[in-house]
Amino acid sequence: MNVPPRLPTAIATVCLSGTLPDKLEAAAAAGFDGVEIFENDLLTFDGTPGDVRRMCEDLGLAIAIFQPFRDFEAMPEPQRTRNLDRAERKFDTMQALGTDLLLVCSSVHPAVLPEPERAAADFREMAERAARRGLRICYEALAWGRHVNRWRQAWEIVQRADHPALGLCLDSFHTLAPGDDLAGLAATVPPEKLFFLQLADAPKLSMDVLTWSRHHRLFPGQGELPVAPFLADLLAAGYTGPLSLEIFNDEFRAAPSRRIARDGLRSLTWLEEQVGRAPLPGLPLISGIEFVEFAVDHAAGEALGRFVETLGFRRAGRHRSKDVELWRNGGVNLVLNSEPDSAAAEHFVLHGPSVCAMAFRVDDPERVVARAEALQYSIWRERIGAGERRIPGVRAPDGTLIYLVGEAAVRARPIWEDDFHLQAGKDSATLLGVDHAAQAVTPGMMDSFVLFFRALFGLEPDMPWDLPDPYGLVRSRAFVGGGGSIRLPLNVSESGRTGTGRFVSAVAGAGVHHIAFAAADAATAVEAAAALAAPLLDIPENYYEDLGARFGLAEEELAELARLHLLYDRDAAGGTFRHAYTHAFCDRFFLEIVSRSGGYTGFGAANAPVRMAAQTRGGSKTGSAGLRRRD
Ligand SMILES: O=C(O)c1ccc(O)c(O)c1
Ligand SMILES: [Mg+2]
Repeated sequence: MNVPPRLPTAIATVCLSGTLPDKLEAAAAAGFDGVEIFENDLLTFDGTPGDVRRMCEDLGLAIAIFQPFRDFEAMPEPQRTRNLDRAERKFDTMQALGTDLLLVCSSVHPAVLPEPERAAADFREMAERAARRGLRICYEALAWGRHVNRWRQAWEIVQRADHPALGLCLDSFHTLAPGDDLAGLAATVPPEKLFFLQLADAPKLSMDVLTWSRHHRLFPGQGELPVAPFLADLLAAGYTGPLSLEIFNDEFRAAPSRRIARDGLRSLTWLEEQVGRAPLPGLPLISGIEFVEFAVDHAAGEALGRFVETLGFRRAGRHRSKDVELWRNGGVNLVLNSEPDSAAAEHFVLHGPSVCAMAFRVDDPERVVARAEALQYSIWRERIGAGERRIPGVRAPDGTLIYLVGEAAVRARPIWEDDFHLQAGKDSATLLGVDHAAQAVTPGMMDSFVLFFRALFGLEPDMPWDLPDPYGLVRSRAFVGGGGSIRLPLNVSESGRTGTGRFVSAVAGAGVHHIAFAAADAATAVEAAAALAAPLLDIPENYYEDLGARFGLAEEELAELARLHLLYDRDAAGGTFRHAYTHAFCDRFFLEIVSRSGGYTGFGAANAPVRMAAQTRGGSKTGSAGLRRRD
């Protein structure tokens, strides 16, 4: 297959936090070929345009464009003449910067005339002056431009002006956010008129388009706009300029510039793959979570062992060369790692007893590693003893380790047999596997995770949910893949007082805050756990009253749910979900037993406020073991 050459990449300085030198440094460190210099970043920089030019040269960055030049076209005199003078001044700046391209965005001025022929005449004059200095101009229709707000209108003016130094700038946000597309572009606009391309994604929001654009843009792949088909249309029309990211986003402005810049380049790599320009190693086929690993020391390991014993787990093995135990119930494997001098030990020092890794079962771990490397995610390879299997891992954006184990290899010979002395015995066999692993995410990190799970693993984010905790809002988004074999809800809270917020501050960072185990029948599994004195979370009577009213459940069923501390949900298609929670272990993470039936795909979000309030009441106590008596 003949893959056309990769196009140069660029990022607008407005995407990144910091001063202009910080932004340039971050763009270069991520590996961008160039930048868009945003005028505001130049105005606030304490140095000359020549200094900026030299900085960029030293960093190996091209200045792809200078922008924006506002409210230029179709003004009555004397503003028309003044605007042409203003343009000459900016041409001086461009020449000092060493860039030849200026972006002019469509006017929002109250006095702009609704006359395309006037706009075209002005652009012709401006382009003529630019051409005298070897400069070029591109015209961008802002979605909120007063008279010009669609690319076809901008094209009409560019065509009418008919000057070789004048072309179009297309911005995916301004086209896609108002619901427009590039249909007809290839047939109407010759490739040499496609001067510049800006790429931005965004969530679908119902608000005015200006606010949407100025605060909520995202990198391609982080939002919901069809950016890949947009790029495909431009490439089909013959565009050969840079792929440039232009993201106005409040969280990006506040985040570390290197992380954001790197996400930006990852998003472009992913986008190029979508349009067949970057042949990355293919997406993995995921078939579930093979194990969850906890960082513990000896004392915490013993306590955690006792805790999971109440959910029917038993110690099923000890590692051949390391201080690591395998605990198992049915299809769930928990690894308790207290090996000094390991990734787990490092995690334990920073976070205390907590989940330090998860292992995804995939078709080909080494292909995932190669894909991760192509996307600049970091790889982890643990040292191993003789004869033990090496399990590669990749670091999630918060540093959490995701191990990759081969599905076929696991089926041929469970990894546990190579690395562990397995101990004979019977567990309760009440659990089928990991239904979901929920993570608390530091504010500002959600979009990095969206890109990580989507670009590397092909997991699709679900609709965002708002969950009211007694002390603030928790925003939740679930990533689902592998035909439902893997489900990863991510929770974020601006408030430090919510359960999620406290978790993030208590464990000095983010991570897995609960793990839900799938059972064929939650009631049976919970009954067995209760018999082992599992610390189940108490659910108030009011909840069951309301449940009866909402779903019309029979009294006996309600009584049974209440007795077992089970929560219940039903979707529109009649699918049902039953689930019960434990109290938190050391105020850090908690466990859940769930069963789904009738194709239910959610997480019982409607019950989350009840759970969060119960946990707030419960605090850190281990809870009343056993079942509730209903008097
Ligand atoms: O929000 C703006 O004003 C603005 C400026 C320049 C652009 O390229 C753009 O897409 C938006
Ligand atoms: Mg733009």
